[in-house]
Amino acid sequence: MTIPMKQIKLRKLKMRLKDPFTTSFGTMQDKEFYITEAIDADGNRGFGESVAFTSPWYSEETVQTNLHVMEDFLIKILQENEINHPNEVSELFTPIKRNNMAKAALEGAVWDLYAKRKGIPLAEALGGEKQEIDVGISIGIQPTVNDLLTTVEHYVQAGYKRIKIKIKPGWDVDVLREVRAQFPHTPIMADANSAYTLKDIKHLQKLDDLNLTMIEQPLAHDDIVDHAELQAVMKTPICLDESIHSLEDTRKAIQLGSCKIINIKIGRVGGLTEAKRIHDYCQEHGIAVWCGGMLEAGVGRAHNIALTTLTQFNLPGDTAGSSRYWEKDIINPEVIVENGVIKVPNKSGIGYDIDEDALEEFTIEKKVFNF
Ligand SMILES: O=C(O)CCC(=O)C1=CC=C[C@@H](O)[C@@H]1C(=O)O
Ligand SMILES: [Mg+2]
Repeated sequence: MTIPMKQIKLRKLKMRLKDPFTTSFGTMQDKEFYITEAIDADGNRGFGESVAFTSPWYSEETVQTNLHVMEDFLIKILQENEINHPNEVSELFTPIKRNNMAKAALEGAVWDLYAKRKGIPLAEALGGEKQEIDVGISIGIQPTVNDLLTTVEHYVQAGYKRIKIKIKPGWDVDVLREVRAQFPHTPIMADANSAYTLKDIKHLQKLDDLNLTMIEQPLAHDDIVDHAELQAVMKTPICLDESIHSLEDTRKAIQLGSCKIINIKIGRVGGLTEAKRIHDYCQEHGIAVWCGGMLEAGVGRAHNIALTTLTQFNLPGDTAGSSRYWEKDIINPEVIVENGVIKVPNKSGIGYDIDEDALEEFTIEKKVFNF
């Protein structure tokens, strides 16, 4: 049955992270992003969240390009086409190249609206089965090794199922060796955000002694060839993040042997439909997957939780509790992590209510598009 869409609302929000987050590219603390809302003729409201940052350091998209692509291209496509199922949205968006985060922000709102119209949780609409999901935490580069050890201790005590540590040249093997010495049994992984090249092979091989669960995106953001060369000489599994934008990228990376694990981020791959396709393909090919994070507010967090209920998400993701990021989140209740586990909500759609006051408080711009 056609989804009778009546309106799309875009709200630009500005929220301040409790603590600055530092990667091999730099530091961020203020986060701007769009909350998208798809409203049907009966007044049902589906929500999505854009995950691009204000500068294009993680990928080429930004908050500003997300707005441009949504309002000048993608919303027009939604206005001009009937949609029966959210699976159709990514197909309709294919004439627009890349801009996956803009696409995912709108597609996510349509998925939530679809699930709410059916009265089922988004997780169920996606085919997810898990009632609980295991989560880890991603720790940014810290001022000193002692700060890092204290931070790791805090999250290990809080029960997170694995600790991801951001690395860069000069903050890598020695630092991780100290963390491993202090936490001999904790699942630990490293994320380089593409800070190395094949010239660093010998140095990266030293990580093999540290029993890391994986190393994420050691080489260039657009590479799968050099990663295959590196994986061939490293015991530690390589996980690809930045290099994977689609099922096609996934197929090629697996065929080349570029990685043993894939970090699926809904925004990076253009939405839930493509994320599920990648999940299914990895399941058929015995490749482990987990759900990455983009420092999302509650709506994006809820989408990540729903996706992670699919069974091949067999490694803890980066979806930590709301309080790790925000003084106040925009959903009710906030996402709570207990002993490294999130209980999947069983209400319809994304499963969390929007905190309308918080949404209003953080909104700095609104745009409405009628159908
Ligand atoms: O807690 C989260 O949402 C994950 C944080 C995180 O590790 C990342 C967020 C955004 C960009 C990157 O630096 C990074 C990642 O590469 O996975
Ligand atoms: Mg990463």
